[in-house]
Amino acid sequence: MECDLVIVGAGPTGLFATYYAGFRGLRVVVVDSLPELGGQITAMYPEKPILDVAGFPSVKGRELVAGLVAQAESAGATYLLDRTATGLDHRAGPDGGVTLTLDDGTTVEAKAMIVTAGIGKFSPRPLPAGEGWLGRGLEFFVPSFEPYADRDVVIVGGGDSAFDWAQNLEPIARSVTLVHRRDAFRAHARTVEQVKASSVEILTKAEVTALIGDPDLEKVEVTVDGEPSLRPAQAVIAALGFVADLGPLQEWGIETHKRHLVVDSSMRTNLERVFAAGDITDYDGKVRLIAVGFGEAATAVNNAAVVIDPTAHVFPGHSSEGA
Ligand SMILES: Cc1cc2nc3c(=O)[nH]c(=O)nc-3n(C[C@H](O)[C@H](O)[C@H](O)COP(=O)(O)OP(=O)(O)OC[C@H]3O[C@@H](n4cnc5c(N)ncnc54)[C@H](O)[C@@H]3O)c2cc1C
Repeated sequence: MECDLVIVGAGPTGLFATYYAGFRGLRVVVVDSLPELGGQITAMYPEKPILDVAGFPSVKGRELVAGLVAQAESAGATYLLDRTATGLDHRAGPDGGVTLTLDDGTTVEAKAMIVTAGIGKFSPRPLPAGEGWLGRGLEFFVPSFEPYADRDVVIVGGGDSAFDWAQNLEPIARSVTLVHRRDAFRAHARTVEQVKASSVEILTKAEVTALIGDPDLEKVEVTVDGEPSLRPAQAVIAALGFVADLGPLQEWGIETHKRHLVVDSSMRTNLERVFAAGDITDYDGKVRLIAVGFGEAATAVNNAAVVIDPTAHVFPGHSSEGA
C-alpha cells in the first residue's frame, strides 16, 4: 500500500493529524493496534467529561472522539485498525521514505511518517474464563450502547470504565450485573453510589468462572465465595483495564528519552521524514495533554507536507478561507 503520509496511532492526536493531512491534500494511511479509534480516551474514559479541550467547556470522551472522526472524514484516510506497526525501514536521502510493516504482514510505503503512538500499544487485560469468546458475547469495549438493548449484560471490573458502562447500560439493557473480585472499588465514589442506587446488581468477592452457550453466549457462571451459580447473559464486558507497551517502536532507531521520542520544534525526530506528536513526544517543558497533542499534530503535519513536497509552504493557510 502506498501513500504520502502514514500515521501510527489513532488517538486524539493521530485523528487530528489525519484531518490536517486531508487539509494539506495528502493521501493518508492511519494504523492502530486497537479495533476502535480514539486511543486512551476510548480505552480508558469514554464516558468521562473532559474539561480542558479548547472550545468545549465540557465534552464526554466518546463525543470528542466522534467529533474528531467526523472532522477527519474529509481526509478520506485508509484506517488499518487492529494492526500493530512492528517494523520500520527508513531510507534517508532526497527520494527516501519509509516502509512500515504491520503485524499482519501488510506493508505501507509512505513519503513521510508521523508517530502518534501515545503510551504505546494497548492490550486489554484478559478475562481468564473468556478465552475464545471474543466476538461471541465477550467484549472489551463499548463503542455504542444500542446493541445491548434488551440483553442481560455482565460487566467484570471495579474501575471507572466498569461503573461508567454499568450506569449507561442500566436504562437500556434488560439487566446489568457488575462482578468484581474485591469489595472495594477504584471507580469514582459518586458513580459507585449512583450505580449502587440503581437496578444494577453488584456482586463482590465474585468472579466470572465460565461462559456458556453455543455458538453465542447464553449464560455465565459466577462464583461468589467459592459457590458457583449460573445466570443468563448474552453479553460480558471485561473492563479489567489495559496494559500499554511501546514495544517495537523502540527498535526503529528513533532517539528516545525515558520511553518517549525526542523531537525538535517542528516535531521532527532524528530520522529524516519521521515526525512524532502527542503523548509519545519529549522535549524540554513537554506537557502531556490532549490540547498539546492537537497543536503538535498541526505542526507535525504541516512540516511533513514540506518534506513530502519541497515546493509547499509550512503554513497551510487558514481553514476558514476555504469554507
Ligand atoms: C483516565 C485518564 C483521564 C485523562 N483525562 C484527560 C483530560 O481530562 N484532559 C487531557 O488533556 N488529557 C487527559 N488524559 C490524557 C490524554 O488521554 C492523553 O494525553 C491523550 O490520549 C494522548 O493522545 P495521543 O493520541 O497522543 O495518544 P493515545 O491516546 O495514547 O493514542 C495512541 C494510539 O496509538 C496506538 N499505538 C501505539 N503503538 C502502536 C503501534 N506500534 N502500532 C499501532 N498503533 C499503535 C495505541 O493503540 C493508541 O490508540 C487522560 C488520560 C487518562 C488515562
